[in-house]
Amino acid sequence: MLKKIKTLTKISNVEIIAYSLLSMILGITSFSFVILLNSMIELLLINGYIERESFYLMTFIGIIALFFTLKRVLSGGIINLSQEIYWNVRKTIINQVLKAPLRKIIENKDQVYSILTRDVGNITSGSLLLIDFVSSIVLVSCCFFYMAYISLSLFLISFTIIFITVGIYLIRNKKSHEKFNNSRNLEKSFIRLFNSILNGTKEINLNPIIGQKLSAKIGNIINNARSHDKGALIGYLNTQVMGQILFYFLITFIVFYSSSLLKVSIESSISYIIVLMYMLGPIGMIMTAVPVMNKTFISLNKLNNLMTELEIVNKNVNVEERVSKQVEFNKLEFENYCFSYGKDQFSIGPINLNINKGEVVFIYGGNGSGKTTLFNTILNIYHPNKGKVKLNDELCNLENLINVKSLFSPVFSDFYLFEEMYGIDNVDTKRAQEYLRIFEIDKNVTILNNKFSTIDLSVGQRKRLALINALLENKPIIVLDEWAADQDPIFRQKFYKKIIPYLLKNGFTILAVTHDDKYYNCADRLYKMEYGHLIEVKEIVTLN
Ligand SMILES: Nc1ncnc2c1ncn2[C@@H]1O[C@H](COP(=O)(O)OP(=O)(O)OP(=O)(O)O)[C@@H](O)[C@H]1O
Repeated sequence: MLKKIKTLTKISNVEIIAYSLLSMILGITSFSFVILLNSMIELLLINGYIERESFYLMTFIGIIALFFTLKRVLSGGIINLSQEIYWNVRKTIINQVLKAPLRKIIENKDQVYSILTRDVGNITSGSLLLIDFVSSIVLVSCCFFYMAYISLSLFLISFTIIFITVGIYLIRNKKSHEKFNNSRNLEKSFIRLFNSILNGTKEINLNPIIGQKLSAKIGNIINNARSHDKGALIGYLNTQVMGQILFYFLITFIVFYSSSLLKVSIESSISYIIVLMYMLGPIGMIMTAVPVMNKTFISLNKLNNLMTELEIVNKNVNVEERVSKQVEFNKLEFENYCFSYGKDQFSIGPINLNINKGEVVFIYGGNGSGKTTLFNTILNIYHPNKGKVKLNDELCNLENLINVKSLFSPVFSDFYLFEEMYGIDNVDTKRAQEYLRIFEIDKNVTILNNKFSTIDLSVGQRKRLALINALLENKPIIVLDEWAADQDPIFRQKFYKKIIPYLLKNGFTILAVTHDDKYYNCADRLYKMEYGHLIEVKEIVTLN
């Protein structure tokens, strides 16, 4: 896990060692302060004045200067580091998501969102505490040795009390860790419900009962998460308070009984109490840092799991590879192509499909027969389990499947229209204008600097823009999933009778899922999808 964090933050071993060493030196510097203070108090108690006053004064100033210089340098470094973590982790996750196969993204959508929002924040908070945490531990450890040096008997009593407190704290820590973990595990369901609310605003607006039910469900999750978090934090608080009470008992005991019962000198008792009081701050710091660190570790674990999963699926894929090259296309043949969503789940195939340059191929079939699955498989968005594909009579292996992918420009039935045409380097404005005119939206939209002037349009109009975007990508095969379903009858007729022939004339090949049986005769070949099998319809009968 640490290795992964190192790669994400780009922090080197030298930097880690330097930060750790400087934090330790900071702890030791802080410890020297208490030693110096004690020596001066001892001198005052014994002699009534401080010998070599200027030496002590200079050392005092030196220690303070060193302490604050170190603290400033380290804190500056840790702010840099935490910002590196915050932004690099986000950037890396987004890059991995951009490369990841569609199914993996769908599976991990809520998890990715939780990590980008909650976990990255937790990790950053944890990293900000790191210096104080390490230096406090060093300081407390040094103080222990010093306390043993001042009085072994007092140290043994203190050590027993501290040992018991730490023991209770560790047991509590385990329980609190579990509670934090439970709360974190609820985050995914919270995000999922929250997304339902965002995506279903219209339905909720119309039917408030949906909103009430969602609110109740989200309320349950919130109550559960809150109770876990509260339980964890109260647990820490109780042990902290108990620890502090024991601490003050210890000081009271030393004040009242150290000289009578343990025969410890007054100077030693005072020195001992000063060290104990001095330790209170760092101990408090450690106790406050532990819950934050605990959350940080849970978040790091979630991050690590997600990154490992994405890295495994993204192996051998990089974004550069996906950038389409202009590939010559004359003929594409899918032979015995098969895909399954998993064991005992829906599957398609074996699929045999040929697409020739300049052809129009239509596919129809009942709901759930596998048309979209077929498209996702031949577009290689889903990786086929079996089968071969030949491009221009040449068998494609795994490496040049990317060439096959680059032949297609799709408009999915659940398409997403980007405001900017990210997939196109330089839009041919003349052609774009021509398309806008043909698709009858030149009055509503203009294209300037690779950007649509607006996408706030009707569903049918946005679909027209999505198709224009696909055409401007200049890929040879246009893939349409029920594209005309949202078009009015007049424009639908224009699409089949005029636009398709126009596109063919301009060198495009069309592969489309359509239920417009009235226009099946516009296709060169017609296929029917049935229970995952693709069957060619030899005689195209249309209802004109
Ligand atoms: N992610 C998935 N995991 C498992 N099964 C799935 C998944 N997506 C779809 N399916 C199943 O695959 C089958 C085919 O779905 P697909 O979307 O390909 O059908 P379709 O022919 O496009 O349907 P429609 O005409 O309704 O859009 C369905 O039975 C569906 O339950």
